[in-house]
Amino acid sequence: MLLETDGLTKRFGGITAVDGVDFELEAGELCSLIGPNGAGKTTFFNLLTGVLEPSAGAIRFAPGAGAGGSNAARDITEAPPHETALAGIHRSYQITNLFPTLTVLENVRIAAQAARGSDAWKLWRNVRSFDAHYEEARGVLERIGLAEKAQTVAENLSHGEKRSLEIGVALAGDPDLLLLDEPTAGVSSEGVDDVVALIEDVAADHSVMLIEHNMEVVMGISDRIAVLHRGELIADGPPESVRGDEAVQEAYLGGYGREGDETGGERTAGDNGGGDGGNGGSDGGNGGGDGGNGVDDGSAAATDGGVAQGAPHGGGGRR
Ligand SMILES: Nc1ncnc2c1ncn2[C@@H]1O[C@H](COP(=O)(O)OP(=O)(O)OP(=O)(O)O)[C@@H](O)[C@H]1O
Repeated sequence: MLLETDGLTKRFGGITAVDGVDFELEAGELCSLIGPNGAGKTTFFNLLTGVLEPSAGAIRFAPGAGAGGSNAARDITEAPPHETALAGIHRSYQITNLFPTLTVLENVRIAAQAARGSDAWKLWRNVRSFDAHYEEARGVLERIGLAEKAQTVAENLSHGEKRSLEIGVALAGDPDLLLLDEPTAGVSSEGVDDVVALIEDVAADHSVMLIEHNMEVVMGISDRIAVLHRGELIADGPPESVRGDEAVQEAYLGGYGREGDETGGERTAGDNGGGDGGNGGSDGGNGGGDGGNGVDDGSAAATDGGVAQGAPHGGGGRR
């Protein structure tokens, strides 16, 4: 078992955003987390990465265990973001987290440096480790298909390229688990194919959890799908069984994938699980038909978000 949550709960005042979730992820799996707006998906990621402290429950992580491996699980319930990142859980954000005025290469180089821990920040760091970070960053750029754009300033990338770069930033430091929060949001339909191909490539040698509203993407690439509704895990299984699950159909899919249904990638919104106001990290307000598109371009938010955090994995303060 790579990751395990036990009764994981997060309350915000009267709202229980994540409600007693028992969840397990095997090493090597690609598991999508789906559910209506406000279901608790981003909050779940925020708990796993230490951005939020749970109100109750526990999180255990066993990097390096491999399928059926025996590495002792570490309790990361109380771990802050920099510790979960060092433990091997990296994430990409719904709202972009790039340094917009730095080059593509620098964005990944800084992430590589941050991912190697505090030693890397020492002023007297030696030139060899500095070179190693560049070397790692170039390798990541090859992998995400942006090697040719290494010297391009990040804000000049296309939206789809930015989303790929965000995955590259999360890849730096070679995490065991990648959490991708709506990586296709706002990407044009041609661009979605590239992002999906990249996710599939990355999932070949990483464990991945994916928050995604585009059901065609979800059904096509997931080994497993977990469904949250009003903070509760209402289904968890392979795509075919989740697609046919009555409760999931009612809460979220609204007919998607049923025989004769021709809605393609468009999902029906389902209900709104208790509203999504006041959610610092979410783009909120996408209660309409296609939650995956047309909401955040994110580039405007990038400037301060990225720089203020000091490093892409820094994660800012806890709430
Ligand atoms: N920092 C916060 N303070 C107060 N309430 C919050 C906070 N973050 C999230 N919530 C609430 O918790 C619930 C779950 O929100 P969350 O963003 O996790 O949902 P989601 O499933 O990711 O939604 P979406 O698909 O719209 O991104 C919502 O009711 C939201 O308003």
